[in-house]
Amino acid sequence: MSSAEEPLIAGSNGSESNDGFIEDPDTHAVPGKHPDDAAPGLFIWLLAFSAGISGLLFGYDTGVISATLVSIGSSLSGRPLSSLDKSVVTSCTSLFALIISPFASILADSLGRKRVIFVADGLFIVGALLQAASSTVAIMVVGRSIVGAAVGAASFVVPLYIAELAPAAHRGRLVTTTVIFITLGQVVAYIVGWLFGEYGSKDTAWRWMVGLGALPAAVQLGILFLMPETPRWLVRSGRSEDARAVIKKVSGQRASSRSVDATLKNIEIEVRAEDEASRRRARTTQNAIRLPDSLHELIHVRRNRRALAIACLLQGLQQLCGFNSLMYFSATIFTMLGFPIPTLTSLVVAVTNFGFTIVALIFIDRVGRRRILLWSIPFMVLGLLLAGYGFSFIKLSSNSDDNPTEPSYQGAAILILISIMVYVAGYAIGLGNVPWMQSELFSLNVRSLGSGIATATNWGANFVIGLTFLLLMDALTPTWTFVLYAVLCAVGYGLIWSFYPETAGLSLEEAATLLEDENWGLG
Ligand SMILES: O[C@H]1[C@H](O)[C@@H](O)[C@H](O)[C@@H](O)[C@H]1O
Repeated sequence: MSSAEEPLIAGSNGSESNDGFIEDPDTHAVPGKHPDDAAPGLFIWLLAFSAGISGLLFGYDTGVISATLVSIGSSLSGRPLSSLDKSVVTSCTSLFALIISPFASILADSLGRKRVIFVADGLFIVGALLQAASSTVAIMVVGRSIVGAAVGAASFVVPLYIAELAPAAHRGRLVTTTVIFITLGQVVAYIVGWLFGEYGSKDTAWRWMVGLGALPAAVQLGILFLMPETPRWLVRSGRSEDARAVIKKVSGQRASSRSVDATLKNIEIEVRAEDEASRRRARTTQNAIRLPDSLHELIHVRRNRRALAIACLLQGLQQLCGFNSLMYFSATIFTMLGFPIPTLTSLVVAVTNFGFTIVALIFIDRVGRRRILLWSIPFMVLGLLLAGYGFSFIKLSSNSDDNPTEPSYQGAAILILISIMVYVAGYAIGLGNVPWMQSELFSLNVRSLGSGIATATNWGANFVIGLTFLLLMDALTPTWTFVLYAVLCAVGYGLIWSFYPETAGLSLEEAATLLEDENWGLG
C-alpha cells in the first residue's frame, strides 16, 4: 500500500485524530485486529457516504460565501456590505472552527462520538437556517459562527467515528477521499451560487444558497439513525456486549466469531492500557507547572519538535499562500473586474481546485511530497505575479458595485483569470493536499497532539486570510496584495527546500530516523 493510502495512526490513545482526516488506530498499534478480508457491504458504503457528507459540508460552507457576498446587495442592515462586513462574515466561520475543535474531543469522550455528530449536524442546520433568515449583518455573523462551530466539531469527530468503526482494509482510502469531497463541496457551492444568482429571485437567491447547507446535514442525521456507536467508546463506557454486537455488524457476514472476539479483546486491552497510562501520568504529575507528557515530549524530543515545525509550516503556508482569499472572494473579484456572470467565472477556481486535487492524489506517491511542492509552488508564484501585473492595468474599488470594465481592460481581466487558474492548479497539486498528510510525520505517542496543533495553525491562518484579504486589497491595492502572497509563497518555497525532507515511500520508522539526522536544518 502506498504511503498516502496507508492507514494513518491515531494519537497516543489510539483514537484521537485532530486533523480532519481519518486515521487508523489499529494498523500499526495492534496488527491484525480487524478482519481485513470483509467485503465492503452496505454498512461500509453508508460509512463512506457519511464521511463524504462531512467533507461536502466543510467544502459547501466554506465555498458558498463567495456567491453569497455578491448576491446579498443591501438586504442586510439596509445597506451594502462594507469590506469589513464581508471580512467578518467570512472569517468568523474559521475562527469558531478553531475555537470549538478542542472541546469537540472532550465531548466526544464523555457523550460518545455519535451524539457529537448529532449536535454538529444540528448546528449545521440551525446555522444555515439562521443565515437564510437573517436581516442584519450581526445575525448573519452569528449564523456563520454557528456553522463554523459545526465545521470545527464535525471535522474532528466524524473522522474519529469512522476510524473507530471502519474495518482496517477500507480505512486508508477514506483518508485520501476526504480532501476530494471538500473540494467537491466547494464546486457544488459554486454551482448552487451561480444557478441561484442567475436564475433565482434577486431578493431571496442568497438566502437559498446559505440555507441549502442544511440539506446535507439533514441527510447525515438520517444516516446516523442507521449507524451504531463505536465499539471503542462502548468498551470505554463498560458496554462490552454492545461493542461485540457492533463489531459483528461491521465485520460483515464472513467474519468468524473468533475474529470478532479477537477484535473486542484488542480494544479492551488498548482501553485498559490507556487508562493505566493516564493513571500513571496523574501519579507522576507532582506539580502543576509540569507539562502534560505528550506536550513535553513534543517539545523536548528533537525529532518530534522538528515534525511539529514542519507540520505547522506546511499548514500555515497552505493558508497564508492566499488560496482561500480566492475561494471566499472570487465572485467579488470577478464582479470588480466586470465579468458579466461573475459567479460562473469564479466556478473555474473551484473546478480547477477539484480537478487538480484528483490529479495530485493520483501522482503524489510516485512524485513524492517534497518534490511535488517544489515543482508546484513556482507555478503559484508565477500565477500570483501575473495576476498582480494584470491588476495594475485596472482601476477599481472593492466597495463599488459597478466597476465598469472598459474595453481596454478586457485583456487584463482575461490575463488575471488565466493567472488565477495557473495559481489554483499549482495550489491543488501541492499545498492543497500535502499538509494534510501530517500524521505520517509524528510518532504514535505525540501524533494526536501534533496533528491537533498543526490543524489549529491551519484554522488560525485561514481566519487571518479571510479577515484581511479585502482590507489589504483596499489598503495596498490588488496588485500589491497579490505580490505579497507571491512573496509569502516564495519564502515558503525556501523554507520547504531547507527543512522538509522527502517522506514518501518511507516507512514510519525511516521517516522518524530522517528527522533525527544531525545535519538536518532545524534545531
Ligand atoms: O485542503 C483543503 C482544500 O485545499 C480546500 O480547497 C481549502 O479551501 C482548504 O482550506 C484546504 O484545507
